[in-house]
Amino acid sequence: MKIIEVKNYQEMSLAAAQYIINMLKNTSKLTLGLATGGTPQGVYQHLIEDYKKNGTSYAQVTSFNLDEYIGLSKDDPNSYYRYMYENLFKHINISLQQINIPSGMNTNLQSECEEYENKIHQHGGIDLQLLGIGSNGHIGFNEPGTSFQSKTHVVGLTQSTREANARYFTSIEEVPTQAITMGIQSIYKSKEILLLASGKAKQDAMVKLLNGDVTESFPASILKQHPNATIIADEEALLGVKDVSLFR
Ligand SMILES: N[C@@H]1[C@@H](O)[C@H](O)[C@@H](COP(=O)(O)O)O[C@@H]1O
Repeated sequence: MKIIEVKNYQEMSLAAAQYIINMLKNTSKLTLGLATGGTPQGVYQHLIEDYKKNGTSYAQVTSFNLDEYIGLSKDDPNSYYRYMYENLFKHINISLQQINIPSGMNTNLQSECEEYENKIHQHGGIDLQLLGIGSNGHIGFNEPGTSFQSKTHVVGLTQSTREANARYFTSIEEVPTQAITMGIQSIYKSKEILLLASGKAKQDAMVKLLNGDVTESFPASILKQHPNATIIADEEALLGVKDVSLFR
C-alpha cells in the first residue's frame, strides 16, 4: 500500500481526479468503482471541469457504486443514486445504461445482491475502485466485524455510521438503518484501489489503518494486503501516523 501525501482537501481532490483522468485516457474501456460521501465530491467536481474543458470521454466507462441505502428510491434526495446523478453523472457523457448502483427498493434484496455481484464479474471486475473511509474503518458500508470474504450483501448500519451520515438528513431518525453494500471481497478483487482521506475526522482511522494490524474489526485494514492500493491523504488526516515515510 502506497501513500501520496498532499496538503489539503483541494490537492487530494485534484490528485485523485488526475489519477482517474490518466486511466480514462490510457484505456479504451474502463470499469470504475465509485463512492459517495463528502470525501469524493471534490474529485467529481474536477472530473466535471475536465470533461467540460478537455472533453475526456466516459463513453467507454461502466460504473459500479459501492452501496445504497435500503428504502430510499432513486429520486430520494438522500439516495446514493441521486447523489451520483447530481454530483457527476448528469454533467458527463455517461448514459444511465452504463451506471450500476444497487437498488435498495428491490423487494427481493437477496437476489438484488447476487445479481449485482454477478454483473461486476460479467464486466470483468472493477479496474479502479475509489474509496472513502468511515471513522470506524468501514469501506462501502462494511462495518467492523464484516468477513473479509463477504460479497455484496445487506447490512445493518451502526449508530456511529448513522450519526456520521445524519448531516445529510433532517434528523437521525430519517437515516436508514440498513443498506446494500459491495462486500469486502468484492472491493478487494478490484485491480486497483484508490482510498481518499482528508481532515481531522479521519486521523484515528488513518492511525489504525496504517499502524494497526490487518483485522476484520477494522475493515479497511485488508487493503494493506492489496497488490495495487494507493491512499491519497492530506497532512491533517495523517497527523499521528507513525512512519508515514515507509508507505511512500
Ligand atoms: N457509505 C459511505 C462510505 O462509502 C464513505 O466512505 C463514508 C465516509 O464518508 P465521508 O466521505 O462523508 O466522510 O460514508 C458512508 O458511510
